[in-house]
Amino acid sequence: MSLPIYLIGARGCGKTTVGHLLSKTLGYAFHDTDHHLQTSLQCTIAQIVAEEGWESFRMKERDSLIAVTADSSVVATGGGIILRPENCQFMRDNGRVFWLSVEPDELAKRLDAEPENEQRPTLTGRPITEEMSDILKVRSPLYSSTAHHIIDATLPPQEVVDHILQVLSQQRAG
Ligand SMILES: Nc1ncnc2c1ncn2[C@@H]1O[C@H](COP(=O)(O)OP(=O)(O)O)[C@@H](O)[C@H]1O
Ligand SMILES: O=C(O)C1=C[C@@H](OP(=O)(O)O)[C@@H](O)[C@H](O)C1
Ligand SMILES: [Mg+2]
Repeated sequence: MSLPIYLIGARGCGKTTVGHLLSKTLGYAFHDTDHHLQTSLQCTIAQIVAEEGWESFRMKERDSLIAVTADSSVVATGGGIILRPENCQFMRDNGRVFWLSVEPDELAKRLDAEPENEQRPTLTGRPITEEMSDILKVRSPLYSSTAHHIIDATLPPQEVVDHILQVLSQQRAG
């Protein structure tokens, strides 16, 4: 059995895309906290936020993080998972945490191309480039202090996966 692998980082950095690919390569299960939350509650994130607010979403997200955590699994988290210190501690204690780091302009480009509004209601009400820049100013230190490893996720998804695999094999060897 191997410890869970957690992927953290801003909206659009590729946690879901890369996590899925990585899990297939490793033969691990794949979980996504947003997907778990939406299927178990049978509603979208946009609906939860509109009806109950962000704080309620953050509580449900924590429940999903705990529910999906298992050995031999890759867990793609939501971009705001690090806003709760107990989530950061939980991920560091229970597995290996990788921050998929991408600059705000590239994030905005990806999110503009595929907004998935039902999963990603606006966080600030600002245009997407400014929103990602503002959000990263606050969150980058949290991603950094939570991650065991930082990965350049501007590369194509398969290359991001290869880098994560390299880190994991170095770790196993060392
Ligand atoms: N490494 C990458 N290079 C280019 N586009 C990417 C990359 N990873 C993901 N994408 C694209 O960016 C968008 C957001 O990806 P997603 O995996 O949903 O990110 P997250 O789960 O971190 O919000 C999708 O349209 C996806 O196809
Ligand atoms: O950055 C955030 O606060 C959020 C990111 C989203 O997930 P992705 O990072 O997978 O887009 C989703 O959890 C929710 O809309 C909140
Ligand atoms: Mg995602």
